[in-house]
Formats: sequence, C-alpha cells, structure tokens
Amino acid sequence: MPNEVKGLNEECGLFGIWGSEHAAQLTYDGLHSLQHRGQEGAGIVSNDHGEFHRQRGLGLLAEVFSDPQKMTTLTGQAAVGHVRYATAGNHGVENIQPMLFDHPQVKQFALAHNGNLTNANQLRQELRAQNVTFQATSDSELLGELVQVSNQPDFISQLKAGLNHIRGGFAYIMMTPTALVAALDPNGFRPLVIGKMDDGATIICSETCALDQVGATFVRDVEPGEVVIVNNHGMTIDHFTTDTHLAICSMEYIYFARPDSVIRGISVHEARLRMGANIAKEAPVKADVVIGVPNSSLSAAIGYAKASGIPYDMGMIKNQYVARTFIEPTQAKRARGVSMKLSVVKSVVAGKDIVLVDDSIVRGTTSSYIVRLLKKAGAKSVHVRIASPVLKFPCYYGIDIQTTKELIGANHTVDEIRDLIGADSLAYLSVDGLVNAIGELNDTTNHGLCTAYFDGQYPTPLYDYQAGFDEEVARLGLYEGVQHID
Ligand SMILES: O=P(O)(O)OC[C@H]1O[C@H](OP(=O)(O)OP(=O)(O)O)[C@H](O)[C@@H]1O
Ligand SMILES: NC(=O)CC[C@H](N)C(=O)O
Ligand SMILES: [Mg+2]
Repeated sequence: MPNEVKGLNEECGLFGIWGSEHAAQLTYDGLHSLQHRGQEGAGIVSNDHGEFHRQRGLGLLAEVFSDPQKMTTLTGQAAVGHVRYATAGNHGVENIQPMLFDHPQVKQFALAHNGNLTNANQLRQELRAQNVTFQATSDSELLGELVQVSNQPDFISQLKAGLNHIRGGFAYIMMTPTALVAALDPNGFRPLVIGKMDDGATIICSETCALDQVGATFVRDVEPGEVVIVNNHGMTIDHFTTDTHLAICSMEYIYFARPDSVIRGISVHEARLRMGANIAKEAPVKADVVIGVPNSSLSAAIGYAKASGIPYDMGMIKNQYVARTFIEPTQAKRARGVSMKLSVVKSVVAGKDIVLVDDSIVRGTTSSYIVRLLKKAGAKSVHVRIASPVLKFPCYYGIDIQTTKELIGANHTVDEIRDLIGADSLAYLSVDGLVNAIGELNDTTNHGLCTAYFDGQYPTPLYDYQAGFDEEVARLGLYEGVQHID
C-alpha cells in the first residue's frame, strides 16, 4: 500500500457503454476526457456477442493505445474502460483495470472500480481462507472474488451480497455478456452518472465531461446504494442497500473533477468560483492583481477577483506537455517537476502586490516554489489564499493520502506554513465557507458532503485503517474528540 503522500493525485475514471456500434471508440474518447482522474494505466474491455476482448497497459491512454491495431481488436456493441491512479496495491500492469473474472452462470464478467475499500485486508484474509487465489494486489478485485465465492443463486444476488460485504469508497462498473451493471457505495463518495446517446446507447461514467465528450445527454446521477442494470431490454434501477448517507467527497469539487463537469446538479466551475469568492470575503487583502496556480485553481482565482474587485490576470502559465500530476519519489525531483511545469509572466507580476490563489496545499512544494518565483520576478508582496480548508487528515475512500506524515497542514500551524512557503500572508477557506460554496446537497448534518480531510469527521468506521489513524491523531495531537458519524 502506498504510504507516502506524493502531492494531490487523482482517482480513477470509469466509462461503460451498452448498445453502440462504436462502443470501444466511444469508451476511448470518454476515457480521454477522464484522463485527469488517473494517469498510471488504462484499459478497455469490449463485448462482442458475449466474447470479451481486453487491451490494457501502463501509462496514459494515448500511450497504451498508441498502436492502432489495439483498438481494432476491441469489437462489439458494449465496452467498459478505466484509467487508474493507485490507492492500494502496487503499480504493476496486473492492477490495471478492467479486471476479468470467470463465472459459472454468466460465463465471464469485467470489473472497473473507482475508490478505495477500507476492509480490504480483512476481506483478503476471509477469501484466502476459502482458497481463493488473487490475480492482483489492489483492493478492486475483491468484489469480483466475493461474487465468485457467493452461494447466492444468480449473478445480481451474488453481486449484492458482495457489495454489502465491502466497506469504504466504491463506484463500480461491471459488464457481463448480457448486461452493463453499475453500483455506488452507501455514502456515494465518488461521482457516477448515467447518460444516453441519440442512437439509444446507454453510458455510465465518472463525470459528465465524458458524456459531453461523446455527445451523450445526462440522464441522472447514480444514487448511493444503487445497482443499475442496463441490457437489451433497457435500464433497471435496483438497490443493494437502502441504508445510505450521502457524503460525496468535497475534494471532487475542490480539485479532482474537471471544471466543466456537473456533480449532483452543481457545476464544479461554479462551486470553485464561490470558493474563491468566499475566501475573498473571509480573508480580504489589498493588492494589485489576482493570479491562480494553473490549472485547477483558476476558477477559484477568478471567483476571488470578482468578489474582491481586484483584477484577475494570467500571471502564471503551465507547460502543456507535463502530465497534470508530477509523481516523483524524491523531494528534489518533485521540486524540479514543479519548476518544469509552472512559470511566471513577468510583466503581470513585477512591482505588484499579488494575491496568489491555489485550491490546496498538500506538501507545500508548489506554493513555496511559486512564491519564490513570483518574488524573483519582482513581485512586491505575495498573499497566498487557499480556496479550501487546511488539509490535515488522511483520506481512505479513494484519494492517495493515507498518512498525515507529509501533509504540511497536519504538522504545522498556518503561521508556520506562511513562513515555510515565504508568503507575506496566508489564509485558508473555512469548512463552513467550503460547504456554503459547494451548496448544501441535503439537510443532514454533513450537508451530503465528506469533509474528513479538513475536520476529521469520517462518515464511516475506518476498519483496516482505524488503528493507524488513531496512532497518527494521538502522535500529532491533531484534533480532540475526532468522531465517526455512524
Ligand atoms: O502542496 P503540493 O504538494 O505541491 O500540492 C498541491 C498542488 O497540487 C495540485 O496541483 P497539481 O500539481 O496536481 O496540478 P493541477 O492544478 O494542474 O491539477 C494542487 O492543485 C496544488 O496546486
Ligand atoms: N483511484 C482509484 O479509484 C483506485 C482504485 C483502486 N483502489 C486501485 O488502487 O486501483
Ligand atoms: Mg494545482
């Protein structure tokens, strides 16, 4: 299991389609617009009258499919695809999804997962005791094996039993020879949407930007606890549980999702504009220009500028030929990565008092580099405004932040961080300001959102991760009275 925080990483992207002559090509196109969710590997399984064909590999989608021959093997009218960023298991090709399983009744099924299971260790032990052998090392396959060992009478009952046995964050798309099946965990941590093509094909995918990419119309969100079954007779909505409590990951709105996506009726770009506007109200400052850190904070920077009346300008640019997340094993390499990625437009910043807006600080690599770069380019002062609260708790539901050790916000006060990054002032958005910016998704105490990274309020027990979490909280004296909302 990765135990080092490497910066903010994405989490996997899913795309499934049923009933199209161009199933594999549309899956490729959809995954292309979900590439920001995972850059470690990609795969597509197509379904040609019950015969499955798979191509998968390490790297970006375009790299995996650089040989045009590969797409031509993916025949059929249904397909499921995945782009991976690992949260569990190693980085090898065996963990690249979709995974394939044999099944006595349906013959075979494919499985693609976004999220992270919190009871994977326990499940693995249980399955090992039943002589199950594993095909990979990540958590994702465990649902497939639970289906295989279930003594329920049919595939859907077996799947429901498995879904009731796993814990944590999971959006799944599965495919049997005769159906596309999707399921979402009882907290709905990850986004999952249903769309329709003009020719009648049905799509289920992680974000609405993938529906737009392939020209599909949004139909509805998949709801927590649902099992959606699409086959030649249409779509059926079923449940594996009705004991649900919406807690969608607030980091989806802050950083992960693409700004042109709409999650549960809320435009990601609009939510980020409001985050920027709220931090402008909470922490105003006199300055000449507002600049954002490309790319993910640009919406928030525009929001800050609009609300404060300080003009927004393009003070920084990002080299388009560097992958979004620069995952490097050493701090020296990470710093070089940021310097290869971001540069300053001197004429915008020289001699100015600057508000620098970013969406988040994880290790502080990006902001300390940029503040120094701005000062070197002649900025008079740099006031850093972060459009989310202080990131100090791990995430166990699908973001690769499973330790507080390298989270600067867990180990330092805001004043210390200001000095470490060399800013003239530093302020973070409050949790209330964040919730207000996203909007209340329902009238429960958590407003339908998971804000655990900021306030330690985990919406579920943590199972495999509980002991480690308790140890870290105690070590850092992070928070008194951290609770779970059971
Ligand atoms: O404090 P750090 O450890 O440096 O991590 C925080 C930075 O990482 C993310 O951006 P990313 O580099 O993923 O690029 P993006 O904004 O273009 O997505 C995030 O938006 C911050 O800018
Ligand atoms: N980012 C994700 O959603 C990861 C899925 C799965 N846990 C894996 O490690 O492959
Ligand atoms: Mg960024």
